[in-house]
Amino acid sequence: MEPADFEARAAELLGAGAHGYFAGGAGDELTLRDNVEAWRRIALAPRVLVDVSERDTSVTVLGRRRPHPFVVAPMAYQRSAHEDAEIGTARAAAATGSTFVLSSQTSTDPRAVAAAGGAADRWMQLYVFRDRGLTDDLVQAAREGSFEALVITVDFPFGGWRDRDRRSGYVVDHAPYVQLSGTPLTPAERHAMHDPTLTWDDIAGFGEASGLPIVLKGVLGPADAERAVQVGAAGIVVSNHGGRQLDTVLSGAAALPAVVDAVAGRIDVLVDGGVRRGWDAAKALALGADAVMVGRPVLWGLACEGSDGARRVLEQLVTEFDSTLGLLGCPRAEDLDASYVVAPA
Ligand SMILES: Cc1cc2nc3c(=O)[nH]c(=O)nc-3n(C[C@H](O)[C@H](O)[C@H](O)COP(=O)(O)O)c2cc1C
Ligand SMILES: CC(C)CC(=O)C(=O)O
Repeated sequence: MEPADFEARAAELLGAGAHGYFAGGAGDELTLRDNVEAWRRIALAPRVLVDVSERDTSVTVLGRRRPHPFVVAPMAYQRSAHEDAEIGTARAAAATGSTFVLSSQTSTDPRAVAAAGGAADRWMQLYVFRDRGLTDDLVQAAREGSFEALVITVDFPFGGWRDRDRRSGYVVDHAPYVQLSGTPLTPAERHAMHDPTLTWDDIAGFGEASGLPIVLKGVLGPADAERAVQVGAAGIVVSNHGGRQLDTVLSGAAALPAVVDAVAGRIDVLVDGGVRRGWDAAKALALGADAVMVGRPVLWGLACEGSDGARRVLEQLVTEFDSTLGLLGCPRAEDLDASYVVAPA
């Protein structure tokens, strides 16, 4: 099976509830679809007669050189996709030089994920729960497991209006690491764990308590990007949470240029949502992103072939990205700039 076939095959393999949870978005799923379409609408503008015999796909994010710009997005409950779960995804990331972000709603103990990932780059995604004890435990696990950064997700005061989950009533089929009670959680219970009182005033405290750089995930506008700089974040992820929170919000691709302008190089900018091909990542870097997160494609690989499937998805993205640099006449990823893309009028 080719990685391109994983999405359709995963739909057959997974139960309707789990598949709807993984694949679905908020409302009419307009943003979910637009996330993919927005990258496709941006045209690449190549240069010719450039020596592209050697290419350099590496980028620098949070002060560290990384072999390519692909970061595995935090995704909850990976055991519902495959028994390899987060350890499988973390190994796939490690094997491909991808930075791995572990969800707060991990199915696997973060310390076990860290042990499996060895020296590979990993970040911990942090949901701030009403139960601050749970939140503190995740921060502690991040420190013990040599996680390099805390990715605080800021677009989830509570869960979005997700029709697929409401219809299916999908109850996660295993106990995630931070489960509040002994019984599986319904969508409403899962979403009620989050602390909706979280504000900008709370962010710096997490940096101080953890001693780790903070990345804020879920920023979509320049004013919030400026605030992220002011509260001391080391980076932001321009993201609409994979179209899962508020339907009809703008795509990461559309939001990126204004955020990059506002940040003006002071902190790192990542983007996610709908990145499906290596050339999508090249477009993101051309528009000023330092790296991209990839979500569902990795899950489909995991669902179909476990850790090997997730690794094959990442390998293909890296290969496509490398080939894009060559065919674009821009052999160094860090030289990508707006002259290599034409945005829709
Ligand atoms: C099944 C699923 C679970 C997710 N769980 C989390 C999560 O626990 N924390 C988080 O910050 N984002 C979560 N996200 C959002 C992703 O990190 C990411 O922003 C999004 O999936 C990127 O879009 P893409 O799937 O189109 O690549 C989840 C996304 C999916 C599809
Ligand atoms: C359990 C959820 C809070 C995980 C999530 O972020 C999502 O489903 O989008």
